[in-house]
Amino acid sequence: MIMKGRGRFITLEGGEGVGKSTQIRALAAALRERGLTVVETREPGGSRGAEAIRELLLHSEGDAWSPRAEALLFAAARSDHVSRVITPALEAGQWVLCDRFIDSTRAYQGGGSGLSDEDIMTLHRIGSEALLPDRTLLLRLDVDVAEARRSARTLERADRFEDRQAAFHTKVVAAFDRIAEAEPQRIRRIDADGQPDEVTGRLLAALADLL
Ligand SMILES: Nc1ncnc2c1ncn2[C@@H]1O[C@H](COP(=O)(O)OP(=O)(O)OP(=O)(O)O)[C@@H](O)[C@H]1O
Ligand SMILES: Cc1cn([C@H]2C[C@H](O)[C@@H](COP(=O)(O)O)O2)c(=O)[nH]c1=O
Repeated sequence: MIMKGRGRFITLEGGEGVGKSTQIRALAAALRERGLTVVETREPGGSRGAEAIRELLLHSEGDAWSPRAEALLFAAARSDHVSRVITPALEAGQWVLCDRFIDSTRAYQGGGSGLSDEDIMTLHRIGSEALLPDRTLLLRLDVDVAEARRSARTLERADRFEDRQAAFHTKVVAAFDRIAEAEPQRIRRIDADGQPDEVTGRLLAALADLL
C-alpha cells in the first residue's frame, strides 16, 4: 500500500485589509490545479465551536474581554480548530491554507495588547501542542493602501479589532515584522502591493521548495 505523506500547513498573516482572504482563494485554486487537495480555513473560526467563539471575540461590546481573557478565547478556538479540522486534514495528506493563526495572537494580543510572547506560546502549547505552520506568508502593505482597499469594500459590520486606533495597528504590524525577522525559515515576507495575480505569483514562489 502506498502511504500518503503528511500534508502541508500554510498560514497567511498580516494586518487588516492586506488581501489575505483574496489570496487564500487564489492560492487554493493554483494549488488545486497542481493536483493537490486543499482545505481553506480561517481563524478565529474554522470549526463549529471556534466559529461560536469568533462571534464572541469579534462582535461583543468594545471592551467585553480583558487582553488575557481574549488570548484564552483565541487559544480555545484554535485548540478546537486544530484538533477537529487542521490535524485530521494534514494526516490525510491534504494542504491546509489558514487565514491567520498563532502569529496573529502574537502580533495582536502580544504586540498590540502587551501580553508576553512566552505566555502566548504557553497557551498555544497547552491548547494546540505548539503546532506551527510549515510556511507562513506575511503579507505586507502600506497601511494607507490597505485602508483604502478596506474602505472600498462593503463590510457587513466592522469587528472589535478593526475599530481600534491606528496606534494599535501600528504596533501589530511592527510585531509581525519582529516575528518574521526572528523566524526567516518559516516566515516569508511578501509584498502585497500590485494586482492580485502578481501577489499570488509571489506567494507561489515562496512555496516553491514545498511543492
Ligand atoms: N491586490 C489587490 N489590489 C486591489 N484590491 C485588492 C487586492 N487584494 C484584495 N483587494 C481588495 O481589498 C479588500 C481587502 O481584501 P481582503 O478581504 O482579501 O483582505 P484581508 O487581509 O482578508 O482583510 P481583513 O483582515 O480585513 O479580513 C477587498 O475589497 C479586496 O477585494
Ligand atoms: C486569529 C486572530 C485574529 N485576531 C483579530 C485580527 C482581526 O482583526 C480579527 C479577525 O478578522 P478577519 O477579518 O477574519 O481577519 O481578529 C486577533 O486579534 N488574534 C488572533 O489570534
